[in-house]
Amino acid sequence: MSDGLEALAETSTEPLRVGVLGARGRMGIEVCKAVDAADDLELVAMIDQGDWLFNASDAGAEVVVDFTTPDVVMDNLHWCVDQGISVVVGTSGFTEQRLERVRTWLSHKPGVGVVIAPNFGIGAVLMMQFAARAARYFESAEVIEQHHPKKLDAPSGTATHTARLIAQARAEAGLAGMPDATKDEVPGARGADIDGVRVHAVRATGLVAHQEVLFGTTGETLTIRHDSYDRASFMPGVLLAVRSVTRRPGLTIGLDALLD
Ligand SMILES: NC(=O)C1=CN([C@@H]2O[C@H](COP(=O)(O)OP(=O)(O)OC[C@H]3O[C@@H](n4cnc5c(N)ncnc54)[C@H](OP(=O)(O)O)[C@@H]3O)[C@@H](O)[C@H]2O)C=CC1
Ligand SMILES: O=C(O)C1=N[C@H](C(=O)O)C[C@H](O)C1
Repeated sequence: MSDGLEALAETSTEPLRVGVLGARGRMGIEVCKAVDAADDLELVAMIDQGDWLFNASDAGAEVVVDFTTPDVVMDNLHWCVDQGISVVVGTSGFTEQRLERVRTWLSHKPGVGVVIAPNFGIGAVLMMQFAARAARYFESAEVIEQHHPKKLDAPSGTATHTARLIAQARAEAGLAGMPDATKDEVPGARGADIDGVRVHAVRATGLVAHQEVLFGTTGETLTIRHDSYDRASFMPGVLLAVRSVTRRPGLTIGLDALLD
């Protein structure tokens, strides 16, 4: 190999410089450990509540991973895009309006990539795909998510996303509303209504992140269930997104496109 090509090979094997926002949180701690353990990645900034975001740019972060809270994630994301830093977002709370704002920011920074995934667990991604596939065949569909009691938002981002996928598949198949004769309801008893799909949120000590999607039609039901027992389950998906995001300018929603 010529000297020039050797130099190029060395350049291309430089580790990707990664910053983590929410670094002292439950997910942030796991992400820092996973990035630190990966030979092709370098953990250059660990930022949490009260720290200066410029620590990430000063450290030369090429990718920032955000696992913070729904009320601060938009400001973080806007700052990163402005700085030209690609972002992998796991934080929940993304509505269609929020996604549209992110698309607008990105339209002014064509080289920047953002991956926002409601769930980085491979099993959870498959659960959502299977649910979307099953939805057209069943009269009824409800989502039951179960999480640890320290979770700030309900229903979960995964449950909301699943409900939207089910609603979209039902609409495409021309299905009518779901049968439900409830006339007399204690508020909340039938769960939240997300695009016409009922979503129930359970919080209990001992749980991590779990979800069931229950489908029903005449004489049969189908239950699709996923359980994350350990936050390590999210790390292969997070690392896949970190390694891919700089090569995917614009907004990518969900891990599906990266897995394919
Ligand atoms: N997509 C996925 O696969 C997954 C997504 N999640 C989502 O990720 C998010 C984080 O979850 P989890 O780790 O359990 O939550 P934690 O509350 O444990 O962690 C959030 C961390 O962010 C910190 N923080 C708050 N504000 C800022 C800020 N402005 N800048 C930097 N850090 C800040 C918090 O500090 P302090 O505590 O001092 O406020 C805390 O340390 C949630 O939205 C959750 O739903 C979780 C698991 C998987
Ligand atoms: O807060 C959590 O723990 C989780 N949050 C995400 C969500 O809201 O869907 C992903 C996973 O369910 C764990």
